[in-house]
Amino acid sequence: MKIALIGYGKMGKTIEKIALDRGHDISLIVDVKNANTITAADLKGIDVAIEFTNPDSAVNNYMLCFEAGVPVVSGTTGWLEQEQQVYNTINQKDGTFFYASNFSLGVNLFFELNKQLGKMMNSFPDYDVDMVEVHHTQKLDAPSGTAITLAEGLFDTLDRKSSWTLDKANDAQVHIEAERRGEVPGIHTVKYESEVDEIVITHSAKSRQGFAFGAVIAAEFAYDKKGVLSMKDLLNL
Ligand SMILES: NC(=O)C1=CN([C@@H]2O[C@H](COP(=O)(O)OP(=O)(O)OC[C@H]3O[C@@H](n4cnc5c(N)ncnc54)[C@H](O)[C@@H]3O)[C@@H](O)[C@H]2O)C=CC1
Ligand SMILES: O=C(O)C1=N[C@H](C(=O)O)C[C@H](O)C1
Repeated sequence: MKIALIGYGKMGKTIEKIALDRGHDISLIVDVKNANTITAADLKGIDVAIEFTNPDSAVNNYMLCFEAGVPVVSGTTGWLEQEQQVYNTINQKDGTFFYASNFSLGVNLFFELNKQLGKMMNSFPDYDVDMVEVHHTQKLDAPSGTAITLAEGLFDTLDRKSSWTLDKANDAQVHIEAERRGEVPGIHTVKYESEVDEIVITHSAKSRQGFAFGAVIAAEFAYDKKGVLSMKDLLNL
């Protein structure tokens, strides 16, 4: 496949290596220095764009790809308040958009485990739940996109929770603590606590390899499809 990398930072560079190893061409690299000069015409002949930038740039990048008719795979977090605008444009332009707050296979298994545990906990009201996410100090958004997806998994399964907060939680809220430390690629913990014990589940990324590998296989999956796609489609979860 001919791939455009939009965002050539920590993720873009890790994705480049994996994509080249899997026999793909990196035909275009867009980063902050050339972003303003790129038009839909520059995306001609590209099979798929992989977008990992930042919350302020992501939506404009998606729009450019939809305009050019190029499928987009994106993992950028922190832009979801604009999601309706993005989904409207996908419909209008018959676009392709594969989004995941976390492309790692392990985290997507963890999402399912979290939902199963949430469902079980409906019968055990003595347990309250909270979350901790830990990331490197360059991360711009808090809480992480992954923590928000985990919280949403609980709203779907655990009847007594319906929103999240970074502040002090009321009974219907899940408290998320967002810690920024060193070079941590990403740790997510869901903790249930009663008067007598704790049940803790944690996913800890050892590097960015898992995120990047997932994004490349998502691109291989998405490039010849239409509409909104997710890890559930890719992994048959
Ligand atoms: N879904 C997932 O599995 C993962 C998501 N992420 C998310 O991906 C995003 C990027 O993460 P990193 O690569 O660690 O960040 P980074 O800061 O290392 O890289 C972002 C790159 O985007 C560039 N950029 C900024 N504005 C741009 C624009 N308008 N057009 C093109 N490039 C532009 C920056 O110059 C930088 O090189 C973040 O939102 C992060 O939360 C990160 C890891 C995994
Ligand atoms: O910014 C990061 O690094 C990461 N961001 C994603 C998130 O916000 O959940 C995924 C991963 O945890 C790494």
